[in-house]
Amino acid sequence: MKTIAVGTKNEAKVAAVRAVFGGSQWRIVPIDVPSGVSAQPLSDEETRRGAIQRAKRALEAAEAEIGIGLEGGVMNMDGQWWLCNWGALVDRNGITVAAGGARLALPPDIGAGLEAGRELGELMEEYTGRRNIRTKEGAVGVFTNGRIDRAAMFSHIVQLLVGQYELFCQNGPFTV
Ligand SMILES: O=P(O)(O)OP(=O)(O)OP(=O)(O)OC[C@H]1O[C@@H](n2cnc3c(O)ncnc32)[C@H](O)[C@@H]1O
Ligand SMILES: [Mg+2]
Repeated sequence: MKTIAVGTKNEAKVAAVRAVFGGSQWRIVPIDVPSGVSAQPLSDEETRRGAIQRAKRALEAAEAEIGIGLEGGVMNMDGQWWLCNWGALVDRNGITVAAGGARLALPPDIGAGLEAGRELGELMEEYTGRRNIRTKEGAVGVFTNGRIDRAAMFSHIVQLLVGQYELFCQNGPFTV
């Protein structure tokens, strides 16, 4: 059986991979690896880099055929803080695919907390008065009135990765 290593044990992220690969011939192995970026990425660039590094490290650590990294972050545009999310898929032949997901405006008090150097996960717990938002519906769930939870959002990214990867395998890759 071939293995997909997922560079996290966060249940919302692992569920996103299961939603795409569950029931297939792939064995899914969640494995905690460092993202190599700050605990709270503050730009698209840093968030994408974290996703790629998680994918590469998970591939190596689990000796898998495919590694997937999913990273949540925030980015600032025109003074407004946005939730941003990136994913990456790597294989043993050196193909790397990356894709970005949904963006969503964060309320000003969350933005102020980020500027004070705090992590979104912690700010979301304060905002909602509930624990572990990041492994459940996520900020995206809270700020879409429950319509799109974190697993659904990341599963969209995983589909973007897999679809591009299938084409790269057929036609040859371009580098991201
Ligand atoms: O165990 P890992 O995989 O690291 O899962 P994580 O929840 O920490 O997720 P990230 O490292 O990808 O996210 C970076 C930071 O942003 C927070 N974060 C990102 N997206 C979030 C969301 O949708 N809801 C709550 N917190 C989120 C997260 O808690 C971290 O503080
Ligand atoms: Mg984290």
